[in-house]
Amino acid sequence: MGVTLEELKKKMADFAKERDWDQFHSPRNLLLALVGEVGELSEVFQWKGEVPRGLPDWEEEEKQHLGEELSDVLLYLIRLSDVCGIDLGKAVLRKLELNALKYPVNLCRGSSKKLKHIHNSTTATATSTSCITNESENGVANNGV
Ligand SMILES: Nc1ccn([C@H]2C[C@H](O)[C@@H](COP(=O)(O)OP(=O)(O)OP(=O)(O)O)O2)c(=O)n1
Repeated sequence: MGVTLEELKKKMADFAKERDWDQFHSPRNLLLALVGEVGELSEVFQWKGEVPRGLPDWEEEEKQHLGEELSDVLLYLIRLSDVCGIDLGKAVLRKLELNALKYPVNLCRGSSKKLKHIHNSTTATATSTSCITNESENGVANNGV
């Protein structure tokens, strides 16, 4: 992709500073702006039904529009993380590790079930798996139903 989160963070910070917009880039405002852009992103797909991966039937103009909406979401997300003092690069790598622990390949391969459903479909032999450990850590009821 040729650009880092750090570079985008700096570009957004400069963009806001040059316009004296830091005053508007509060966490809450940025969150609302982010959600608004997610809405605009959804509109791109609205009423189209399911579309094949790669969007083979879409006009170039439509794809460019999609790229713009995806970018708005990413830019506000990066800016929100920045003003909240969250190191997004570090956080996202940690989250990927947590996801891998929560959904071990041997239990989850080929299944799109959520964690609790994976648990439900495993027998007592699974009680020592990572899935169960994480479930308890996440505070999800582990009552075996
Ligand atoms: N106060 C603002 C306003 C805009 N932007 C930046 C981040 C987004 O990438 C983009 C959003 O601009 P618009 O609010 O004009 O939204 P759109 O580009 O989606 O245009 P429109 O809503 O008219 O379709 O500009 C920003 O950082 N801070």
